[in-house]
Amino acid sequence: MTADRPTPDAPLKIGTRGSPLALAQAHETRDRLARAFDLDPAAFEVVVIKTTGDIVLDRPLKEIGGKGLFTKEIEEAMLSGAIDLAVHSMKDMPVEQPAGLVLDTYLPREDPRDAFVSREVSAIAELPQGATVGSSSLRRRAQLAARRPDLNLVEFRGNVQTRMRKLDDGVALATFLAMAGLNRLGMAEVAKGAIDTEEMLPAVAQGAIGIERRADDHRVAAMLEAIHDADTALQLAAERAFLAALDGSCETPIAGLARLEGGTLTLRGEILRPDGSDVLDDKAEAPAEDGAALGREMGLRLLERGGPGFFDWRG
Ligand SMILES: NCc1[nH]cc(CCC(=O)O)c1CC(=O)O
Repeated sequence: MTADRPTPDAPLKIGTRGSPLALAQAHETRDRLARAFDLDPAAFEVVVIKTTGDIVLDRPLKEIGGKGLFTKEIEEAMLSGAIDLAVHSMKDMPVEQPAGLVLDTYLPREDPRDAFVSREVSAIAELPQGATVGSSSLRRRAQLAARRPDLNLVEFRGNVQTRMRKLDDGVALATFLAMAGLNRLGMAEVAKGAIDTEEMLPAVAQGAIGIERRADDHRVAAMLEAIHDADTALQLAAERAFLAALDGSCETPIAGLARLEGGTLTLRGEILRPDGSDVLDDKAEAPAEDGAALGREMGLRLLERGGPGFFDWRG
């Protein structure tokens, strides 16, 4: 490591999307690396890369379709050597990476819960009959439709400011965001509160940041070891195996959250029909090192229980 430490003249290039949250996540990664190796932050260069998901803003993501909407261009930049590592919200990451790339470094996970965001109302239970709420997330829409079929759901995308403006314009009475994103942006005050995971189970990997690298880049691999969070990795092994068994992505109505306590992983999983007319859930535990089997078996169990037809919505 000491032989080829990055320097301001030969910086390590950190690729990221340009959204405020993506930039905050890239800066967190840079600061953790700089601290771990006692390096000048100028020994890192944050390189902003536009992805399809950033360019197409007028349609719900599920309509644009395809996996890796926020990752393809970044992964190409890494394979070509234009950047050395890439910082991602693990919630948005496909369960498999392109050949030549590895994604196995995680920063300590932020709050995995969803946030209830409204100017006027304090919680889901306080929403009046028939209230309009905004969300473009298939999972959140299905969960809301299941618990509150009276609500009127409208599409809602954009960064936090855009969404708050829509609330002020009366487009909806409330919306939902990840607590993790709000915390990392220092904007938690727009949330009325975090939603209990018994009420709304979060997306797989919500709140976790992953760092991707070239498989043959041993210098970067050695550096990333210093900032890796092993507990987050154990949780994500279970959650992502669950998602993989269902062949899902962040744009399918699937929820899953693992908790780690005293060497035991407890995984909760949920699959829904998009209209909320059917919800299947499961909970199971296993030793911490068996997360992948725990997740995979739960996914297969739910597939079996759902039967053919349950996944008609799957593309
Ligand atoms: N799909 C968009 C996305 N991807 C990651 C986050 C938030 C940060 C995180 O969950 O790690 C968000 C926005 C949101 O759901 O509020």
